[in-house]
Amino acid sequence: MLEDDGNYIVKTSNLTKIYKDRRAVNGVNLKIKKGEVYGFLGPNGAGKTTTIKMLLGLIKPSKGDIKVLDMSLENNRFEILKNVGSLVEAPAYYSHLTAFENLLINANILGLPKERITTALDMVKLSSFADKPVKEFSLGMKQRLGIASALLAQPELLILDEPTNGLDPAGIIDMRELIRNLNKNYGVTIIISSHLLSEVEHVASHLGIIARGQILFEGSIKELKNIMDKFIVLTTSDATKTLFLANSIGCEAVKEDNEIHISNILDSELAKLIKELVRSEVDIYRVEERSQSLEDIFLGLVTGEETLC
Ligand SMILES: Nc1ncnc2c1ncn2[C@@H]1O[C@H](COP(=O)(O)OP(=O)(O)OP(=O)(O)O)[C@@H](O)[C@H]1O
Repeated sequence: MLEDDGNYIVKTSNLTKIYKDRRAVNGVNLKIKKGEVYGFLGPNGAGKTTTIKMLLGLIKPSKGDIKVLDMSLENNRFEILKNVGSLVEAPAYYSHLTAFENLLINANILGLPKERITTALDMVKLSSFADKPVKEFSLGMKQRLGIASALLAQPELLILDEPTNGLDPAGIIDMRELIRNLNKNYGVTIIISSHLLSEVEHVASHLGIIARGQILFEGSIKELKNIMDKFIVLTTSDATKTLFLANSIGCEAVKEDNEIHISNILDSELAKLIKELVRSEVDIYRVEERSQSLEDIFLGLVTGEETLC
């Protein structure tokens, strides 16, 4: 069956970049739909920046194809790139000039009307700082100004490479809100790379997890949560006895502090264990079902060889 490429704002096939004998990006197939906030997640050196630079036409793939906005990047560079805004590495400014003046330089280069500057500053919530010299800006404000510059051409797709690097917690929260706002209220599709799950899990609708140049998972956060392992946690008055009884009826149980964690337990086995605990006069304080955290899944993926796609 033929796939409907029209659904994807970015689609790569077997995207590969080889530096000498090193495959920095190795057979990557990304599928990113219009309207998504796509968290591109992976540890340092995983291949995020190399992939992003290929999507932006800044470096040439060794192999594979890139389609952006339904067009081949190779043959439609100009047409595509005028619809894509990006922030890769820290943006450079004339620090003695104001935010507005800095954006004016970029708007003039791109042949865009002045009004776009006001709109872009408004979108990143920097309107009240338009006339302040950039040298007085915090790092977070400079990043937002970089995003304003990327938004001048009113792109459909915004690609942000580790935009929270170096930001303090308040700056990270501001960035998260900005991304949500741009996506929800202005309809911009956003790809945001990060090496920290915590930075993207609250803002992304979809995730691509990359390690050692390969995609290990791609899908919605909901799909990732569906593969989480569930387990039962028992808290009782006697953890050692509970562990003994659980093992004696054949459960996969381990002791974690004062809790007993049991994986893959059937309802009938749990009922039997509870009866045994009552018979042995062990008080049961809590029986709860817990899931592996997203962080556990992410770490399991990027440190192991496991792949989910
Ligand atoms: N110009 C280059 N020449 C040789 N190797 C390179 C080059 N650029 C990147 N690499 C290597 O390719 C691999 C992927 O690097 P890349 O910068 O894409 O990773 P990343 O996921 O963005 O990591 P980080 O979060 O540290 O930036 C790394 O091993 C890196 O050393």
